[in-house]
Amino acid sequence: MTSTIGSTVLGFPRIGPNRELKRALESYWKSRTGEAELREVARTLRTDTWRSLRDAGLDSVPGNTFSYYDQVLDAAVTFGAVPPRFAELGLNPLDTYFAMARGVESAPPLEMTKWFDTNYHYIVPEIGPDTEFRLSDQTVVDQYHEAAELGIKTRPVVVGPLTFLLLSKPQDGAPASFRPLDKVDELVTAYAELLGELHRAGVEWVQLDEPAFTADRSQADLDTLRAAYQRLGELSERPKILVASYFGDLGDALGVLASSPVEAVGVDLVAGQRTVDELPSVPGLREKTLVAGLVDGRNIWRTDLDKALTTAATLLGLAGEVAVSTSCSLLHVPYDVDAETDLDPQVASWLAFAAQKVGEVVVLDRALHQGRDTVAEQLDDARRRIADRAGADRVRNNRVQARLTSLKPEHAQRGDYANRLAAQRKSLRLPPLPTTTIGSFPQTTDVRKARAALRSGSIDHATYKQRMRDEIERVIRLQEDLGLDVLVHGEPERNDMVQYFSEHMDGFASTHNGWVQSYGSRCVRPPILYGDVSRPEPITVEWAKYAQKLTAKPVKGMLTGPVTILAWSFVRDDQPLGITAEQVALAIRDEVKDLENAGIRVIQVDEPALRELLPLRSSQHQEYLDWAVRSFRLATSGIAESTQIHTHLCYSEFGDVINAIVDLDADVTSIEAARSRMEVLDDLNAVGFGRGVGPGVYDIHSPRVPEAGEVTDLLKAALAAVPAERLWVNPDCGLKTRGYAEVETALKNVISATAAVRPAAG
Ligand SMILES: Nc1nc2c(c(=O)[nH]1)N[C@@H](CNc1ccc(C(=O)N[C@@H](CCC(=O)N[C@@H](CCC(=O)N[C@@H](CCC(=O)O)C(=O)O)C(=O)O)C(=O)O)cc1)CN2
Ligand code: MET
Ligand SMILES: [Zn+2]
Repeated sequence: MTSTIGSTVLGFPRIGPNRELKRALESYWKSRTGEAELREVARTLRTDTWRSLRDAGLDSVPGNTFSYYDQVLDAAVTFGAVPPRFAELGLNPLDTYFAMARGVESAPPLEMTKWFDTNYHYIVPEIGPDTEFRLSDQTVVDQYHEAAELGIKTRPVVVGPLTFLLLSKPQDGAPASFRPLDKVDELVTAYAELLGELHRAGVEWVQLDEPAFTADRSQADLDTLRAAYQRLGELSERPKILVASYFGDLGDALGVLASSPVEAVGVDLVAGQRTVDELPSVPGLREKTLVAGLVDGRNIWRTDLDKALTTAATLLGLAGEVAVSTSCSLLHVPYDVDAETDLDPQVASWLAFAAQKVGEVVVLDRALHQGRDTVAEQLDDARRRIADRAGADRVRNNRVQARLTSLKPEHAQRGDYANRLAAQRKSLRLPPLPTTTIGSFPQTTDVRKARAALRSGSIDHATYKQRMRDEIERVIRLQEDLGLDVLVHGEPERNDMVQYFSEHMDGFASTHNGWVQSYGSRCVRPPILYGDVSRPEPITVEWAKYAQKLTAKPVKGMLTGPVTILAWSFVRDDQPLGITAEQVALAIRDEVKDLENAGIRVIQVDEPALRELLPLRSSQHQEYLDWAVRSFRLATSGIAESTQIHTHLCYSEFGDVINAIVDLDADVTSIEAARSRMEVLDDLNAVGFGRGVGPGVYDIHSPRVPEAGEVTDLLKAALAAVPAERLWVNPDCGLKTRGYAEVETALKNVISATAAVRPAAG
């Protein structure tokens, strides 16, 4: 027996086409507006989204895709997983929710971490043996009613119980053997309660997201998946269930779900390259609806509809129903290409943002089920765009390709480390435990306003440049006053550490309004990497030179590395990522060389996204790490031994990439460590890392200022793991999201803590 779902998308952006939610949230957090205003903005955004999805012709409109902060946090609140330190605050539900996300003075926030291999960050639930799961919040049901009143019957989307627990962390103080997954039976009971309520509300379909199963999972986890969906499937009063997966192949989990009593399974046919071949041999699929993720939800290229239709046609006999969908939620792409006024029209014609992707889904579904001639015109239009992109001159640069072909192994090889160290000591003459920062200083409203004014034409370029120089001078003076050893210029001229570089390289396009949520109210505008990459002229050299002229101390040049530039851009899908990485690496290599020529003796190449791009399946790790490491080395090897290369890593657990960190061959690595109390140093020791290391001693993610005593303790812990000759002192990450008042006190405390443990120079 089959039950139809029809064309759909797995999720949709929610920050607002003009970042309405961002503004409403930030205004509410500053107590400039109240709860009612925030709720009204949210309601309007939901209404607009539902209506636009229905009007675009989707058969099934996803519900509950709105969130005030994050969908995993929403699930935690829905099922009562509110840790006591927040419940005890006695705040109203909305403020309790924000306290969990952002912390308050007396209760540090829940952790935040990368959502799989994306640049979206979710809030990590804390689960202990005593967590009592129960349906504690009616938002999912309420929003169903809200849409129903507009005449739109939505399909509520909720993070699935297994993914929820697999992404949670054990509460502090839980027994060492405890895993959140131990609580699956209780959580599934709470989900059953929700499904019952949804059924009574008239919900026909519910979507439970289980992307955790596109990563490697144990047999025990698969058995738990089977048991959970067996139980949910056997409920007599429930909506039909779609279990959605995304970001890769389900592997063995596909068979588990297909043989469970759920009605539909969603598969990612874009990131999941093997699924199409595996589908014919999956038992049980014929009784299911297959929700086929044919339109890429992670990237912004127009879909090759002919190719997608060919794939879709092979699926028709395999499942009871084939419904066309996106590969994942559209949360990861901007709203609408048509809102871009300044994009080159040719490049724009190759792009599909969320609105265009919804259109593609509708066309594909019609072509599949009603015949290609019902949408012949749309298919023709798509064909023209695909052909235009494939043949476009601007995509190819022969000089870049020739340079790539001529690369030799020595281009990715620096001299012997002992010689480098000696040459650098002589050149830099730093004290033991040198202090430095990660690069950015607070991005003040004035700095951002100056940039906005330059964009709108109300100030000219010379005025803008002078404002940035003033800011750089202020930052240099501040660092000298504080007594830091290796200074930075503070990065005021950068809107974003990736976007800024992309705006100065050929092969990239940038958007005006292409915002994508990164976490909470924070957004990024990922650049669009459409062609061969090159650097027409120096990017950072003038700023670095200016800063270095202001001080006798070494100023560290500051660049973003190739892997991070790729990770935070929309990348081309017409050549292997490793090739694109080499091109970006060569552009950065030119910049490194130019900085050196300009007298900059320390150059940092940031790779915070090194871990993020690690494939979800371990079978693909080595291939990725090979090109990732090679591209960093290509970027940093064209210089003298006396030039000191730093790198910076943050935002992740480093265990899986620890050998790659060694292989980067940087002279100094600064790495986030404050929250995990220097743990990473033991991991580095275990793999024989023997270079300079700056474990972060100041958690910059919250406005809290560390006491000097806390920093001293962290430094003592670091000194127990690393000899003083190799230890550097720095914060966890850049300071751009912080305010000057906190930063000054915090850095002062870092400096005095360093003085307290610093051995005499010898
Ligand atoms: N790409 C990227 N990914 C990353 C990070 C990162 O730094 N970059 N860090 C990690 C965490 N993610 C983050 C993502 C965004 C922000 C962030 O602060 N974003 C800013 C926007 C930064 C930006 O692009 N600023 C532009 C313009 C921003 C803007 O909205 N300007 C106003 C006008 C100016 C004003 O009055 O403020 C406007 O146009 O309306 C600039 O400085 O030029 C925000 O959402 O508020 C921070 C961390 C991981 N991923
Ligand atoms: N140099 C950058 C900064 O200080 C590194 C940030 S890593 C997310 O902001
Ligand atoms: Zn960082």
